[in-house]
Amino acid sequence: MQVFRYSDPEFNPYDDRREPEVDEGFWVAPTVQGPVRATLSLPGSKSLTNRELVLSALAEHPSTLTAPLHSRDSALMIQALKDLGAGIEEVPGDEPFGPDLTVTPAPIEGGTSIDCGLAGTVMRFLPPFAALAQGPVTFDGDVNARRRPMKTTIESLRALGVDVSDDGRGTLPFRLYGTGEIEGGEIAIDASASSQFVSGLLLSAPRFTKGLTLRHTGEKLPSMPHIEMTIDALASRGVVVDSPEPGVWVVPPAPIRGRDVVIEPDLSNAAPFLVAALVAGGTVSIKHWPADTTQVGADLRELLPLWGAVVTYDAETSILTVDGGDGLIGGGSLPGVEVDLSRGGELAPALVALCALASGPSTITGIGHLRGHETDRLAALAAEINGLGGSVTELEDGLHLEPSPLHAGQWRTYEDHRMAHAAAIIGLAVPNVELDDVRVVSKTLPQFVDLWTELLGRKVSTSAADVDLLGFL
Ligand SMILES: O=C(O)C1=C[C@@H](OP(=O)(O)O)[C@@H](O)[C@H](O)C1
Ligand SMILES: C=C(OP(=O)(O)O)C(=O)O
Repeated sequence: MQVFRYSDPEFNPYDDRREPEVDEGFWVAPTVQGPVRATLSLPGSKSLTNRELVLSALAEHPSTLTAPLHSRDSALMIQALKDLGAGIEEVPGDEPFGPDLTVTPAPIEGGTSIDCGLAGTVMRFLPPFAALAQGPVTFDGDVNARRRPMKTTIESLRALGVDVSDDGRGTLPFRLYGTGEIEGGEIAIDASASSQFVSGLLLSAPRFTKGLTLRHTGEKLPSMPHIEMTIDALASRGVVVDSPEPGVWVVPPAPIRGRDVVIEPDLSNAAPFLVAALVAGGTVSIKHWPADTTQVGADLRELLPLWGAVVTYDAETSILTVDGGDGLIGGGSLPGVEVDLSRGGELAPALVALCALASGPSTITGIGHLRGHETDRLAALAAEINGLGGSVTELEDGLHLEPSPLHAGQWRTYEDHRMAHAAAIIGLAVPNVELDDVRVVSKTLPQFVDLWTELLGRKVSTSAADVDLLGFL
């Protein structure tokens, strides 16, 4: 067991001269020889866990989170909320992936520094929260985090009357100076680079003296289901957000209720496992799949049939099953597809991996904003798939893939958990896909390698991905 930190200041994922790191994070993705038949449980949703943590810390009374995610992103959120004054304790629960959490709200304290790591939810959800404190709060994060767009957060705080000092680049780091209250009212923002700018403001807005009327002015707005998730989470705590027209949200000043909530499994992290059924053939089932959810991973039920999967849901047992038929390995082929993934950009890396194995051309659009994710995902996917012999072209708003036989090779993960998932999918069919650092999976799914091994029906072994998260807590 070793502690891994993403803080090497010399690390430059865009530097082609960098030698692959053959260290404990090195992982050769396993190939699959025949059909799989797996039924898996997955840890809690990152998006739900981090929203419920924030709302619990803003609430009037304590809350309990059952089956929350325990990963780097949730650990960063927990630490940040503690630094801002909240009480958060682990309590024993019945869940296989870690303890439950109790959150005891407290007056929000300034005079601290927040480490956002690489977590979009921390860097976009917490500045409006921290601005409710009295005193300065500094926000910073990983090297890759300093590339992620933050201009809209900074500008929206200023529009709310909060003093913010930054270097004008519209990125981390920056410092805000809270005065103990935010009056609120009406502001307009451009959230075309990330839905998280909207969610971050909506979450804290019930605590603004006059609430908030938020208008999105940009041409497009990605990840709408994540905004709906925010609105739904607020509604469950007694705050009714009105949307009188698309792109406008009205949040009243209102008490936020404490709540005991069971966190759903992460359906976006289900993507690589479900996609594997199409490559290997056979069936992959996920337990505890919610019948009704705001998670965009639910879109996989409509998306995977585009590649020929048969998806069934058993409402009695809450098990979702993807049947990949013979699969690519069993002699089948995968069609090329044309699909707009603007609703669910976080599903794109797994689905692009599938397209790289297809026998027809594919075009994935609506994902230009992925350039501002953990890494520039369009550049990273194109570079790594092409490095294996693929034919991927970057479009302004997505990727185009032509069929091309893939071969063994190195795959850089760029600190991006979903780049590791994509490599694992391709590696099912292409021998010797070598990841430089699979430990990046700890961002949202530290158990990825073990679950992948379970998927393939092999003995589960502790491995490079057995990351000691205590280092983050
Ligand atoms: O609010 C959230 O929990 C998220 C919103 C989305 O962000 P973008 O709108 O920036 O894509 C998504 O991609 C991210 O993984 C999680
Ligand atoms: C974009 C993602 O993460 P974040 O919450 O850091 O934006 C993601 O998980 O795909």
